[in-house]
Amino acid sequence: MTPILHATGMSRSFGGVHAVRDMSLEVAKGSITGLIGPNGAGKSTLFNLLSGVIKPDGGTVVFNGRDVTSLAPWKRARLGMIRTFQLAREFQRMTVLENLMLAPQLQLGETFWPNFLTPGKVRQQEAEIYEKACEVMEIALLAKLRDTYAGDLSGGQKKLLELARTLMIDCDLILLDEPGAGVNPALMQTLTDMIRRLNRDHGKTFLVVEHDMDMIAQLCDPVVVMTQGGYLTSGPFEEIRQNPAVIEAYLGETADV
Ligand SMILES: Nc1ncnc2c1ncn2[C@@H]1O[C@H](COP(=O)(O)OP(=O)(O)OP(=O)(O)O)[C@@H](O)[C@H]1O
Repeated sequence: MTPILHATGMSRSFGGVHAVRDMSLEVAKGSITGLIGPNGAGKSTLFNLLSGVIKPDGGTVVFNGRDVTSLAPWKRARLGMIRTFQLAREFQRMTVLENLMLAPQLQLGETFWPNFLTPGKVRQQEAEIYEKACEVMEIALLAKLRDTYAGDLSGGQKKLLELARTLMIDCDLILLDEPGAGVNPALMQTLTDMIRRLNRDHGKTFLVVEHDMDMIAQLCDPVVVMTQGGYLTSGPFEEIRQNPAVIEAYLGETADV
């Protein structure tokens, strides 16, 4: 399959620590690719490099055939590559609907509202965004919570909202950073089903960093394993969980592969 995302030779150090070294990764179009590894393996750093939040010391990131290595996160978002962000404090005081309506502006940068737009055009665009937000709330099972403050949502509902925000812009690839963290078992299934539905019915490709192995097992194929800042192996979950090198990498970890 054609890779939608192709990162090669990614490296990044902090002081003397090689958080990521010479790491390469391919995400096939249409896949839900998992990224796992023991604590400190470099997953978050790689995620930040892929989304453009931090700059690499070396390596390239190619998205949909285009070199995006030097592009800011919002420029990558414009091209269709988006990552979820934890809701910042100021957004906790906004309702679900308001959070969704603001998402395109925030993720696409200020130029989203061209200065030359007439008030009529702005109103029309707002109406379109409102309609889209209603549609997204239905997909994300958030319609009943539209007027609830984000700060009053449960951990799992916040994760649904974070994911829903990415749907407010046209995107092909969604980078999910620990979608299962702090989510109760009941909502975990809802979240897992939603990711699967977005993949199957809406054509979204996912790269998922997750510690919950049940979620990885249910959703991801292939699964890429990192250790000590680099690539260890990849393949179907059933295969990698029996790989002695993977088991050894996790030894001493509480995570049970
Ligand atoms: N901003 C930073 N400054 C200094 N060291 C850092 C920084 N970010 C990450 N590191 C170090 O880089 C290494 C990789 O960390 P990273 O958070 O990327 O791993 P991880 O696989 O995401 O871990 P976890 O599963 O625990 O979240 C660790 O040794 C970490 O201490």
